[in-house]
Amino acid sequence: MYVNSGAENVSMSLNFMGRKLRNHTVAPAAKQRAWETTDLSRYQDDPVVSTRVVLSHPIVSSEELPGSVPDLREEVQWRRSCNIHNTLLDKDKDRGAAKCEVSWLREGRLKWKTFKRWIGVDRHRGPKCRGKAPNVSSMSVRHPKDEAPVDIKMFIPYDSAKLCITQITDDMTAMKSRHQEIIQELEENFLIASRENQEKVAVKMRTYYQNKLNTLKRILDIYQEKVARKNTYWEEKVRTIEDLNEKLKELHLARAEMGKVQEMLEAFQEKKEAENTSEEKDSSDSDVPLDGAQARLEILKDNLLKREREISMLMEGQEHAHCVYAELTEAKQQFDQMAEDNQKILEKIKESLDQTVEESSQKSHEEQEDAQQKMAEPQVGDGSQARLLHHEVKQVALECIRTGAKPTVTETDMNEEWTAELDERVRKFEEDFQKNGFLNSDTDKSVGHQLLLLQAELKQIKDENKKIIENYTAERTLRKKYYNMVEDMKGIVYHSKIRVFCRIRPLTRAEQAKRGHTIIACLDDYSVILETPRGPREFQFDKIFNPECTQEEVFTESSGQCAIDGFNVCIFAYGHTGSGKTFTMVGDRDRRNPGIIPRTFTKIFEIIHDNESKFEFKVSAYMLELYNDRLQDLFVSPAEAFSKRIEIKRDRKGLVFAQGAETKEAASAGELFALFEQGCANRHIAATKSSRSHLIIGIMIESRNLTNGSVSFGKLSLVDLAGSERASKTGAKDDQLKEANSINKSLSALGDVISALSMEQPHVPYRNNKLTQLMQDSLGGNAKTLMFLNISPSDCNLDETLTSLIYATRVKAITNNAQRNIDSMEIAQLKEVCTLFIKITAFYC
Ligand SMILES: Nc1ncnc2c1ncn2[C@@H]1O[C@H](COP(=O)(O)OP(=O)(O)OP(=O)(O)O)[C@@H](O)[C@H]1O
Repeated sequence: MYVNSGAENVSMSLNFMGRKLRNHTVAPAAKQRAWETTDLSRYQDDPVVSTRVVLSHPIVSSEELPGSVPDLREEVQWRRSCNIHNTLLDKDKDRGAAKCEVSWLREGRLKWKTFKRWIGVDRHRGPKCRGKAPNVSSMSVRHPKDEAPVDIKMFIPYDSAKLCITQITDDMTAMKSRHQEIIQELEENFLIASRENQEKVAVKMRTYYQNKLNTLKRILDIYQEKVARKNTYWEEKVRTIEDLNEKLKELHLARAEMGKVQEMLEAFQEKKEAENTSEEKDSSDSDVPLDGAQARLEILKDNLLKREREISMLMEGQEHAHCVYAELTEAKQQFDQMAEDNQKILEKIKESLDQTVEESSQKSHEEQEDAQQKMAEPQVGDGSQARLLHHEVKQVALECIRTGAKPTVTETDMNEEWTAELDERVRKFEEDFQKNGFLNSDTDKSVGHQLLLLQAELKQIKDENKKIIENYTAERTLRKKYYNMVEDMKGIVYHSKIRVFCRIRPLTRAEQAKRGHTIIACLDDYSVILETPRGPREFQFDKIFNPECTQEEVFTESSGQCAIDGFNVCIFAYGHTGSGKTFTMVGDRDRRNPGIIPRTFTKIFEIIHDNESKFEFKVSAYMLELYNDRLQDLFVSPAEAFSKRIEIKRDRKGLVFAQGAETKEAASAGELFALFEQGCANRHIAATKSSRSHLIIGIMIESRNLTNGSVSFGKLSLVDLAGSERASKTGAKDDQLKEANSINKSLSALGDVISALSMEQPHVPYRNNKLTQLMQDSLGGNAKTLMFLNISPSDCNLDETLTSLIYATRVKAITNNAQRNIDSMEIAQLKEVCTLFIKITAFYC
């Protein structure tokens, strides 16, 4: 008999176990194979094993697993003696099985020694004993101390053997169930392990691909960014080229115009020269270097002069047209008067005629007929009929003049005598008209013809006037455009005038409620006309923004690029209280229409972003307010600012800086805007939300060229001036009056500086006020300056508007000396070393 132990069961065949794991049940064929693959040679001596095949009774039970124990009870009954051979169990490998091996001994309360004594193992040990006791069972055991397995023959009495076999069977059943449990456990563990493995692999794969995806995304983003940048760059290029094209076209046009003028000049010259001798002509021709640049410049100058002359002629023509127009109005008034007088006379004549008719109606019918006949013939009779006819015609003529209708001349009027008389009257009328500009009482009889002439002349004059005005406006616009272009070009390298942009705000609700009406109108993009009690006054600026202009349009016109290019730029808003300075510079209160300041922040960082590959930038800012003649740092709390002393200084290049003021760096437009908001919160603002202090923001931009190492510094000053106001008008008292006085004082100091500069006086009183000291580098200094003149369109602010317009006209005349602030690489490095040295010294001292 062969008892398959649990250990062997485990090591028996992995194939077998795998199949079992997959199928959960073992097929009878497989079971059979398992039995057959067992090494039977080891058990040659075992009579049970050797005879197993010849047994008529089936010894393989219906149990499914290998290691299952066949029911031997029958066999025991049938074959009284049997030799039991137990496969040795490795205790280390399967302690459970070893326990099973001896458990039945313990359960039977038999000690090992007792058991051995009882079965007489010692006495029957050795090869001699083998097969000599057919009435005992043999059992292989392992001594606990033995290293190698030892086969021990145990002779068990039949009765005990039966008991033993039953016990072994039970143990084996328990073992089998234990095996099944282990297999199940193994199966489960295997499944869990494989699932965990799968999950781990899946997670690993997912992470790997996620990483790959992220990398690809990043690369894609970089590419997209590069493409966007390239696109913007090309768009910018295209725009620049388009602009250049436009300018080129304009220049072509200008050249064509110049050419025409030149032709005219040449024709004129030729005409003149024809009068001179041919020798003189030859010599003069040889003198003029027509091909040279100087000559072209001369021609250009001549042409410009010619244009100027033409314009002044046009202006004269316009003035003449105005005069004629005014005289015509006067003549019309006289016509009206005449028509009225004539009507009165007509009525009188009609009345007297009616009276005569009534009187004569009492006479006989014949007499009546005679009288009527007399009335129908003007050349006969008492003349009242003729007078009536004359006044009637005159009335018709006057009416025609008044309404502009064509007079209808009856056939009776058109006899020879009448025509001759008419011609005579026309001649006289023309004479009178040329002499006096209007008709006199003697000429009023030839009304039909006179009227026609007058109307034609009026129409002609009106057309001419319109044409002159149109030409004049077009010419002026063109001139201003060219002037601006020249100024733009000039501004890059040397002296440039301060640009003045005038912005007219819409009527406010308060002004509408006061029924204020608009007294200012834009003639074109460069001129405004103001209605004053002394008549209209025209002002010209570099650009006029009408009330409909948006913040975007206003910002587009102002320049922000220059500070990055290394120029100093100053943009300041000037105007009376409530004229729209803060709206232009900062925007409205709920930030829906941001003004120049926030837009400039965005623009600066856009430009920086576009040039990052070529330059390295550093942006820092300070923010000050000038309140009651005191400079206060807005980047610190009001309490701290009060104890701080800020002094205005100038560096070697004349650049103004505020010593003692906090300068903060910003890495993005958002950061800069946050700093600005923080500063605004610390400002002095009146209860009416009107700014009662001057706001000065300085943005310093340092750019280092990565290719050649040169460093350029630009400063952008953004100034929102406080509004001037008349204390008498606002009724300010106490603190408000003090504020107003301080504001007016500083603005008047600014006015003094402006007039000194515009009149090119040797001394400019910058030091009279802190405001002028702060703006010293922007007015007449090393800066490109842009002034926004804000005005109200309402008649309620006529005086303030007029004053502001005159003030701004003076500013327009100031010339600045804008220069680029560039340091070479060596100077920049030297400066860096100096700064480092100062820092180190400060650290060790
Ligand atoms: N162009 C404009 N379009 C619409 N509203 C405007 C415009 N300009 C100014 N306003 C409005 O007019 C009012 C006065 O403008 P703002 O406060 O800017 O004037 P200010 O000159 O700065 O006055 P102050 O000197 O008293 O501070 C505000 O309500 C503003 O919203």
